[in-house]
Amino acid sequence: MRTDRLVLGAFLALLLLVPAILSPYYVTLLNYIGLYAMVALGLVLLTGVGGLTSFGQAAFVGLGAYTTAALTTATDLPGWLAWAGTSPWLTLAVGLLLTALVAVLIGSLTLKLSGHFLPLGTIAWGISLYFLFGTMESLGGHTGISGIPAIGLLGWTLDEGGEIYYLIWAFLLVAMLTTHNLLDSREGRAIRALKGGRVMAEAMGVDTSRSRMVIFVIAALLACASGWLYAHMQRFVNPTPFGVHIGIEYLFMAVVGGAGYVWGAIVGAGVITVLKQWLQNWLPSLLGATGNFETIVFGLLMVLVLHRAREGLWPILKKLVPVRALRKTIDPDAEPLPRRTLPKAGELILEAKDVTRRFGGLIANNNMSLEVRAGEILALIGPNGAGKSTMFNQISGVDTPTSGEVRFLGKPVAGHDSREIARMGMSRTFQHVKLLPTMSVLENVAIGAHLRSDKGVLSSAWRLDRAEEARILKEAARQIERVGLAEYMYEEAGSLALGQQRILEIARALCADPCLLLLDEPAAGLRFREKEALGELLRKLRAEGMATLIVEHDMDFVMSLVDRVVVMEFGQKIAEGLPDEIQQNPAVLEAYLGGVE
Ligand SMILES: Nc1ncnc2c1ncn2[C@@H]1O[C@H](COP(=O)(O)OP(=O)(O)OP(=O)(O)O)[C@@H](O)[C@H]1O
Repeated sequence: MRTDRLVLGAFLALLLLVPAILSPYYVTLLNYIGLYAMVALGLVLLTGVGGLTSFGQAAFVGLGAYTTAALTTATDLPGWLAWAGTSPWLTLAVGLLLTALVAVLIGSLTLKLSGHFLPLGTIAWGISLYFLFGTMESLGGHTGISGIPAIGLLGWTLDEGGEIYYLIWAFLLVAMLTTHNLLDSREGRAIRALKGGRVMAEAMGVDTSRSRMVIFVIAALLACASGWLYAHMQRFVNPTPFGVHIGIEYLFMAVVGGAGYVWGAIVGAGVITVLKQWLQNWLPSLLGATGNFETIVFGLLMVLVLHRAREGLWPILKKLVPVRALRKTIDPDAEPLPRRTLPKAGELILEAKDVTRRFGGLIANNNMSLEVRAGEILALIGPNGAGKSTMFNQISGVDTPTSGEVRFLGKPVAGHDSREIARMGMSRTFQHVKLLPTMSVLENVAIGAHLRSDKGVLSSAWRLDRAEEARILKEAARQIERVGLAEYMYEEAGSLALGQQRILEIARALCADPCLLLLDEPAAGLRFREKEALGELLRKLRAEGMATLIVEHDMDFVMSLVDRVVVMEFGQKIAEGLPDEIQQNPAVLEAYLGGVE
């Protein structure tokens, strides 16, 4: 048996035995750790992986707790709602539904915010919900609600710490398993691209706003489930545990444990809960005075951890546990992904007509026109600052021309976002490479196939996407082999040399099965042999009917490869023609060499 399975088995066996071997005090402590870890797990997804900082999770815990408290203790529920108060399991369903609705509402208002505005937004709604719990008379005001019944399960009443313990940890383990599965999927790659890779992900067809909303709702649902369990464990709720200061503590747990790791949630919740408890017990006797000293020491310890272990404690602990990272396997029998039929050679694919782009007084593109046909490689060249990248942005829908029009496959590009354009069959690389550096080469390339597959969050969480995932990985591996990076398939993308990272971007673009490739300086940083191999690949793609538009500074590479060349200077087209003609063109020589004798 593999060591990691043994370690996991030992951990689960230990969890199972806890109520039998530990005193009720420690069981209660573990109950709290389980409840907190569930909220911290949501923050791992939201903050650690997705890069969205929230201080407001405690409010969602409160929503779960108050929903069940109010419904299960009410004596005068209206007829249409009376069914909900009959069992805590029904109130869980109501709480989750309500939380999802509130999260979608709050998310649509706050997730558009960026930078420090988003955390501030979460504080704002965190405070609002907290005061709502305390202000509503029907929720017991600041006194709260007591007399909440225990949860019944298969004939048992879970009214003791040692009993609800199993339910709490079962919830947590299922949440960890499904979160782990989700992150290891098509949806998960989209989520992992949110932090630092949004432009790239959108260009690959990922709806990043939807992905942000997905993790926001999941994190809220996990917090709600934790609140539901809390209410039935305590059998009493009041607003105190749902304030913003507890929201900050949840964030600490995720960060201290390791905000980018599923196991970080347990580690963070465990360390902070135990530490607080110890400090509370020991400090008064150590200092000979009572007071909230633990909060001060706790704050200092946090600063220390943030200085010394930015990634949190889990990566450090992981080194001590004999667990090796699992390598993804490529299933050679997986069915190939469907492919689009490429237009016939010579067919007009891309047409830019009189494109002008002004930035204030600066005209970066001035009446630029060009055409690319199927089975053709067109180079767009020009000195630095000529306006090539700006033109690329107009073509790929990243930017909109001030005047003029770009048509792709006969349809105007303006008004469509990068995602729709990607879906139409345009795929690009970036002048400044945009990769997810800690993800493997294989997974980076697999993002390219996002639009060629459709399994969603639930299928991913419950592993119903494995057949499709195998097809995606097989396609990604095929493209990696095609561009000559097979030996680096399982390396972290960030560890590759810059030239190889550019080639990786081409594999990712090809994984989208495009009919038009836009390559921004693909040969920059490549060695001679690598350039030769790239040239060969592009020639092969051309023979298959691919249309390619390439911006490149390496003239030897360009002139020996492309069919036609468009030359720009100061935002305008100064020449267009066959490579041989362009090399003799006096205007081009003037632009590049500053004049001919
Ligand atoms: N968003 C922007 N706002 C203002 N000016 C811009 C913007 N983007 C580009 N420019 C300006 O437009 C001009 C053309 O820039 P662009 O990056 O398109 O040139 P380029 O030919 O791609 O150059 P290089 O080969 O160095 O990448 C430059 O003067 C640049 O400063």
